[in-house]
Amino acid sequence: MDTVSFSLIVSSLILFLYFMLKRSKSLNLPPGPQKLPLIGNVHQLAGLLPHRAFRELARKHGPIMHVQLGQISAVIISSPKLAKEVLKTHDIALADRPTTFGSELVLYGNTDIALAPYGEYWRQMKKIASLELLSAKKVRSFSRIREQELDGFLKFLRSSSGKPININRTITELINNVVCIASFGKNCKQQQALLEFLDEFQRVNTGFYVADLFPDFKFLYVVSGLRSKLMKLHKTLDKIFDGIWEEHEGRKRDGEEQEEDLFEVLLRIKEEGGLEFPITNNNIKAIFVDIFAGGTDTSSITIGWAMTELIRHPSVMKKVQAELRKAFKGKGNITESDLKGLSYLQSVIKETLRLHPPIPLLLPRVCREQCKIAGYDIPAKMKVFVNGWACSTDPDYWEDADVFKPERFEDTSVDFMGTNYHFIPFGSGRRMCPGITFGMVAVELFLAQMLYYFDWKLPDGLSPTDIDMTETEGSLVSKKFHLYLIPTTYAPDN
Ligand code: HEM
Repeated sequence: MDTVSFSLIVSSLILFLYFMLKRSKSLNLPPGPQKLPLIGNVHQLAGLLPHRAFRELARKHGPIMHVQLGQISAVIISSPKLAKEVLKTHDIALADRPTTFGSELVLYGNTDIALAPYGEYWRQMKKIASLELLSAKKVRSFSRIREQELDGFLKFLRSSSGKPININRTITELINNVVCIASFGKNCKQQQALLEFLDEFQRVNTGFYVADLFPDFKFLYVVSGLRSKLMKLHKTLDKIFDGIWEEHEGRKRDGEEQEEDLFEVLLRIKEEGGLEFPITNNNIKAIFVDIFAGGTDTSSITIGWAMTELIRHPSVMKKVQAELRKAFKGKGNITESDLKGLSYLQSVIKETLRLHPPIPLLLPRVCREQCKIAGYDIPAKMKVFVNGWACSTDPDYWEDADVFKPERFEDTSVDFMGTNYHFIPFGSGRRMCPGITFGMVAVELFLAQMLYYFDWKLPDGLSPTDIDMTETEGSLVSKKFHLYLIPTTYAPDN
């Protein structure tokens, strides 16, 4: 870097800080940890995952904190009471999403649902998602796909009896097969490429990269190599969808009849027209990034953590298997309609989501118009993170908050539908997750069958206390080191 560009950068930073300071003096911003020049609080995140670092800081500085992450001014909410203020009282004022250079480029100008700015386009697409793509009826129509894929999975487990299998990888593949067939029909040749694309996109689009924290300094995208990575990803996604369109045309030409998949639903809606915002092919691609990302990883992460906690807590494993083996006794084939009334399984899933929500900081929001939270000013454009994980492990609301104890959900009406702010794994308010039914059916069905048909143990020489619980980095948090377990086929005595 030459001397002229260096001086330019330093003087722009000084000017930027001067205006930030002047502006913040006239506002009553929430308190927060002391900020260092230029980087603000970035150093306090070093070495810890953001949801953990924010919970630590909140314990010292309170449930509403102002932090400066480079150029990004953000408020962190860490208590159920204030989460309610953000997600209910000020839901509309705080209903925008932040965008990054990456999401702008790869999601075709943020025309998906999760990152689209609050407004009429987002409203139209969320309605299509809720009524057409992810409705209870549509989710039910995919039950054959789930059951067929599960059949293959159970055969694989039987053939692996006595041998260690990688739980996280096999579950991700199973769920991804279901999402892929529901989205694009059988034998989609682009599945692997799409998975690799998502993996890489989630790695580079966390919003916590240095270039994302200093968005005005566009050269950082270039010098860090992020720009070229994102351009490459954008091209890859286009190529994948060229393939998907070709396959779709091929199936139409061959006159193949099958259940209307999600891609066909969107093409039908596009062709029917009459929408305030006509859907383009690029909008369709952006929406499938949401469906693929939302549909695969969140559910497989939940099953992965549930199996991890069950193997660490043998008495819970025994109790949930006893419930399933009693309920399914004498039933030849277990289907989705047999899952009703399995209250302890439900408690195990809820407790897993409480301790290991796949998206612990929910998706961040951006303030659209100045409002007050807990008496503090939240100016327009301020980024707001609700630490859902801090809320669901808040010792004021949960006894032994960090301990896995599914019994706490027995005989309570606490659920994850967005009105109990101490348990919000799917978020709450207008921007709440529209994929709850789609995600939860798969989690319940697959977990129930894995636990009914098989007993599970750790590979020789390992004990439950040896399990490494380290989490991955990124907005989706899964188990960093995959769990290996040995299945043994359970023979019901009828
Ligand atoms: C265990 C399963 C899942 C979990 C824990 C989960 C969690 C979440 C969370 C925390 C949010 C942010 C909510 C907020 O900001 O208040 C979200 C949003 C979203 N989820 Fe999910 N999700 C799951 C499954 C799915 C599935 C299966 C799909 C689609 C196939 C999906 C699609 C979306 C979309 C499109 C949004 C953005 C909504 C908006 O901004 O209006 N999710 N999800």
